[in-house]
Amino acid sequence: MRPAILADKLTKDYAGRRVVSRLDLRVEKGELFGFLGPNGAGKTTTMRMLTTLTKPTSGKVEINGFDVAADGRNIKASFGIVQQHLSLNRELTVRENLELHARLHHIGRRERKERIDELLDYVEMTEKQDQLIDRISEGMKRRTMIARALIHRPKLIFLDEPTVGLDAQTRRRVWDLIRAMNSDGATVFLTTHYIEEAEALCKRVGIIHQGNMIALGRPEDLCRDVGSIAVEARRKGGETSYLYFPDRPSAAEYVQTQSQDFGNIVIRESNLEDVFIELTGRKVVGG
Ligand SMILES: Nc1ncnc2c1ncn2[C@@H]1O[C@H](COP(=O)(O)OP(=O)(O)OP(=O)(O)O)[C@@H](O)[C@H]1O
Repeated sequence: MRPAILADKLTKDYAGRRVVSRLDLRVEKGELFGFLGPNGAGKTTTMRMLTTLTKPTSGKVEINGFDVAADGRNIKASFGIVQQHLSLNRELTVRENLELHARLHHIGRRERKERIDELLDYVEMTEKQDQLIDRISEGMKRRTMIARALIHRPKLIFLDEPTVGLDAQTRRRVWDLIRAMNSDGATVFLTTHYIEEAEALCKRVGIIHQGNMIALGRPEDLCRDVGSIAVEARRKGGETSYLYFPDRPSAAEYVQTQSQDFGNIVIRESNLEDVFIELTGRKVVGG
């Protein structure tokens, strides 16, 4: 079976500066894939190249086996995209926004009504359908954008930072929606700089740092490669060091041999933040 997304040495330079570097990626149909990295790492640029919005400097992208450079127009109809910035018409209502988008996709009147009703229900926006975009919350705007991206029943959905700026409860609601889209058969590619979002949602992740893919795989495998158990030690001076061990006994043994320099030591399971720290020497957020 052809993969949903295939990127081969995908590269982008802006004014001579390389922002995405020879990125290889393969996402199979049905996956919920997370592209994780700090602000400015190159996530949006990569997603824009995958979705025909930005032309690569070099390298190649295939969507469902079709070359994006050669067949961009047809490919566009095969996926849905939710970009990071608000791209709804603020002077229209929720329903009118969906209506407008359905017309752009040449969906006939009767089917349009049915599809919009169905989608409003899916993203739990039926009650708010007649509200102007300016009058609804950020979470509702995000759900409306997701509904709009689904209007032509794409089997591949791109989401750029789908929960950025949302509170924890609203974020979980959007997560539920993303999981539902995936279990209803869509391949999902999302970018995020939230570790917990990638861990909560994605079966497989790519980690991008300064334009380079520094890790790719299942979160549990990436954590195991770094060391499944993390020892987080805060020195009395305030500096925190991270050490990784294959199991708890070896972590505990290490801790016992340490002097009193540490004010606070935590032994815990490692996570994707640790993978990032170990590979880059920095934290994803605020690093
Ligand atoms: N059109 C552009 N012209 C010049 N530089 C750009 C352009 N778009 C992005 N960049 C630069 O490319 C780098 C990667 O940006 P990109 O938006 O892809 O990162 P990101 O990982 O998506 O971060 P964020 O989460 O902040 O959007 C940044 O240094 C950014 O300033």
